[in-house]
Amino acid sequence: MRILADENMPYVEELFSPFGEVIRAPGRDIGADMLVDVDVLLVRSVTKVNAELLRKANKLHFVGTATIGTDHIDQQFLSDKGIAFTNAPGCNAYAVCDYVLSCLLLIAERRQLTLAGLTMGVVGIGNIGKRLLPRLQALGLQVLVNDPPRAAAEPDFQSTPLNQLLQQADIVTFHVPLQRDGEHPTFHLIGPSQLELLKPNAIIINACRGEVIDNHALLQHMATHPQLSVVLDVWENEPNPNQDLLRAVDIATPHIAGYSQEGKAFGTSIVYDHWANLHGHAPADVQALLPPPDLAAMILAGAPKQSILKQLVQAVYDVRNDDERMRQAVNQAEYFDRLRKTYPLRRELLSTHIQFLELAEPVARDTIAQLGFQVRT
Ligand SMILES: NC(=O)C1=CN([C@@H]2O[C@H](COP(=O)(O)OP(=O)(O)OC[C@H]3O[C@@H](n4cnc5c(N)ncnc54)[C@H](O)[C@@H]3O)[C@@H](O)[C@H]2O)C=CC1
Ligand SMILES: O=C(O)C(=O)[C@H](O)COP(=O)(O)O
Repeated sequence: MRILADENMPYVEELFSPFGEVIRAPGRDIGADMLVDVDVLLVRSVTKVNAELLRKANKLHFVGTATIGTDHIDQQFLSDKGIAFTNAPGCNAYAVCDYVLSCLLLIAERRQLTLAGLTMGVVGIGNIGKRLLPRLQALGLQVLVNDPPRAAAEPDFQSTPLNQLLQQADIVTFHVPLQRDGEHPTFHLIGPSQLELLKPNAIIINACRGEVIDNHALLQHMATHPQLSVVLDVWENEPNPNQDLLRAVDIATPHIAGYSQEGKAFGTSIVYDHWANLHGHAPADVQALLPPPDLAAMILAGAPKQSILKQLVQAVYDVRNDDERMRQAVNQAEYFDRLRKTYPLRRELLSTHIQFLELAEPVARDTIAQLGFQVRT
């Protein structure tokens, strides 16, 4: 069996090589000729899997993407051809939550904001959005949620209309899939008229797909609303985002919100498990793939004030490093893909235990656990 895999997908040899030959290629270079005699194709978000790519595939029986998003995959075509497919739902959801927390606490510090009592709107309450809710509540934020597809399917789900959420929220974060058509499209969900609804000093975070926010309209809006704070992990026209926008935003990162070691291990293992299940093999032991974290534990003595929470979160994941790396590299050739390929090892908050001294308030334990750390009693 021949397994063609994106070179940036870790753990493929560990899991798939007992069953065949693993061939590696840069995701953007995977072309039709490479698919001849390939049985299994393993991709990330940069490879468009469609009729054009698969026109010479003569043996392909399985395609897996080690991502949550599926907008790069023509699933109808795969189904029509009888090619099994899976993505990796939820694989890096905790990593994206860590990213949002790190950004929020950083911007709050820069703007000297107390987060408790502010209102945060979460657009898209799927694997990421729903894990984010308790974390935001731990920071004392009032949360509004918007998810019309869930509201349509679940009678008890209360979805705040998008326009109302944009008007009322001090902070808005987006966690929707990119959908260009259908009943609930998200392409340019946020354009000029939606931007006008935002509070002038709002904070907006996009860590889902660049095309969900009209980048040109955002740049224009920022020119006349200098108090707006903007965090972008994803961009229109990746890997060549608009450089004026990149310089204008408060935090700029190269589509790495989900790039924790755990997220990558789960990405590959979820895909492997799907394939293994089809062929009667045992599932992967994902914990065995992960090395022990460098920062195994921290000790907390006092109350979990915002400044302390910021220190705890930044000790594990400090988004300033990713922002700095992007700004320093922006004039170099192919910087976007290189930053992603050479991304440093990053662990999730969940990999670190927090211990408490006797005098720590009992409520501290709940807050810290809700934020996503492991709590040691
Ligand atoms: N920046 C990064 O590194 C990463 C980005 N992502 C992106 O984040 C997206 C969301 O991830 P998950 O929460 O795991 O996906 P999910 O599929 O579990 O949840 C998405 C939610 O969005 C809702 N939704 C769909 N259309 C909507 C609309 N028009 N308005 C409001 N809500 C809508 C769905 O009903 C669903 O509840 C992924 O599709 C992917 O594109 C995911 C992981 C990492
Ligand atoms: O999971 C997703 O969806 C993502 O956006 C990925 O984390 C992005 O990573 P790559 O697949 O582009 O390496």
